Amino acid sequence: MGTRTVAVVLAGGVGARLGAGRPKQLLEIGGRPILARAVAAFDAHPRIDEVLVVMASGHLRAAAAIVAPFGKVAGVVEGGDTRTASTVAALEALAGRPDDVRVLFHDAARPFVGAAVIDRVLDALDGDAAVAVGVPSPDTIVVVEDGLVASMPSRETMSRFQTPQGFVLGTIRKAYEIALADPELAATDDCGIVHRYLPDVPIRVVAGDDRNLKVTRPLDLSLAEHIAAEETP
Ligand SMILES: Nc1ccn([C@@H]2O[C@H](COP(=O)(O)OP(=O)(O)OP(=O)(O)O)[C@@H](O)[C@H]2O)c(=O)n1
Ligand SMILES: C[C@](O)(CO)[C@H](O)COP(=O)(O)O
Repeated sequence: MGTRTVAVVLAGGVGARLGAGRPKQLLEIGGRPILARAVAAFDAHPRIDEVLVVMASGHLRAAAAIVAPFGKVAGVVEGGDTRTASTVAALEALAGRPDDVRVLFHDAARPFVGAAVIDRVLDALDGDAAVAVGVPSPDTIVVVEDGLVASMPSRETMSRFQTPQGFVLGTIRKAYEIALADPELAATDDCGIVHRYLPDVPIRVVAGDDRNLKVTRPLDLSLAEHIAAEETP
């Protein structure tokens, strides 16, 4: 048997910015829960062996009911107070696995991840131990400090990160082991942990997809409904 590939779907958040009164991953887009859509993408992918769901505290039964139809889902575990803590919960659930396992961390809040994006991450993992998914920025991006522009990086060098982010398990484990000893630990994604705590590990960036949006604010729900309506039945 070859190296196993596990997809971790991070659904431990509460959706404060959306303000729906319950975690946004439980809301339906095009008649289907956001969580179901994210899990389905990995469950259906022939190169994914297993899916692990990390769910917000108090909503594990709801998540278990939603993912019950998916044969590759190996478990639903409780997340932490931050995305980083939820990744740590997933790593703890994978504690007995060998270092060469490949693990993909995906935001449950991105319901339209496609097979081509997943393939690009997996292909890149053949040569690199850490892989990110990025799309170009249509806007100019600047660094603002104290209300003033501090620097203006060239837009051509800028990338907006999406998920999944892929890793060789031993590498992301090591990065988090170091990170967890840092009292200043704060990160918005998993590649950020590798970049900061294992700076010698190159992080490959592969092309994402504009449809792979993250449902974050109320307008994103309208965009998501529009994307769902365009799907072929
Ligand atoms: N404690 C957390 C926080 C976030 N996430 C997950 O990380 C992804 C990206 O996070 P975000 O869009 O910020 O989701 P929420 O934390 O739910 O949103 P908000 O910050 O508005 O509360 C989501 O799929 C979310 O469920 C998680 O697993 N555990
Ligand atoms: C991981 C991520 O989706 C990459 O863009 C993003 O950093 C998540 O941020 P959030 O604040 O947890 O939504």
